[in-house]
Amino acid sequence: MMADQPTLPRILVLASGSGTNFQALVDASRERDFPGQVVAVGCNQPQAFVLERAAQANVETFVVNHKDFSSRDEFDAALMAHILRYNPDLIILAGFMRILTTDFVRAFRGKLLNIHPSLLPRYTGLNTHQRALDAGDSTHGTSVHFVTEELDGGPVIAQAEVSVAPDDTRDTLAEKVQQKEHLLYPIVVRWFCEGRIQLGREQVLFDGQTLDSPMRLPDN
Ligand SMILES: Nc1nc2c(c(=O)[nH]1)N[C@@H](CN(C=O)c1ccc(C(=O)N[C@@H](CCC(=O)O)C(=O)O)cc1)CN2
Ligand SMILES: NCC(=O)N[C@@H]1O[C@H](COP(=O)([O-])[O-])[C@@H](O)[C@H]1O
Repeated sequence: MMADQPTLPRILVLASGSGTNFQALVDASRERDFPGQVVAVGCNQPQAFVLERAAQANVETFVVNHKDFSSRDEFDAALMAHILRYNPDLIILAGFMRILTTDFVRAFRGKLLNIHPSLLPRYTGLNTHQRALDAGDSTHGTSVHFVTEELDGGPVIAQAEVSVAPDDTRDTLAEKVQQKEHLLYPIVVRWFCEGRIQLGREQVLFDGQTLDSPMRLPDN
């Protein structure tokens, strides 16, 4: 396990699946000047590959299987208890596939981020790539937003866009989007750890100024 660095902001990741966004973040956090440290990964799926990625990266893990609980409230309370043990400054949802309760979201308001695979407010919820294809969209992308009670409705901090090709499938589009996610999320997490991003009443504050629209990752 990495030596705890008491001065750096503590980042806890919640994930449910493959963990490529976790991998991008932990790789970025190992760069010399990264202003945060990934202290743990929490997961609701005991067999998720993100747990293997975390073990390889010497990052502590915990599993809270939602199937072990009879209600969403009980699951969230157990998840919260594990999270609080790590005293995080920032909680990152990275493919975390459970809708969180109002109590949970309010407990961590302003330090709970999510990456969502669409250009919000388009396509909240699931199956976003297929929905973009079915709609004939020429552009698609990914959004990093503060998590609020409203599912995928929190203030959007930054977005990255991809073009949709005529021969794109759900899988090829997902791959394009994920390549952008792996660049975008570490940038936003860096900004948060540097204190440049806050959640205002309803909007994002960036360097103390209200963001009128999400920041866009440059195309390149
Ligand atoms: N209160 C909030 N909870 C969550 C948010 C949020 O903005 N507010 N973001 C999601 C992440 N997400 C999309 O980005 C998302 C995750 C899961 C679901 C969903 O319908 N989950 C189902 C189970 C689906 C499954 O197990 O495959 C459920 O929880 O019943 C929608 C959107 C994370 N939580
Ligand atoms: N609604 C939430 C959602 O669909 N999130 C998406 O799950 C993937 C997780 O990939 P990863 O496990 O490889 O990071 C990411 O593409 C993320 O945008």
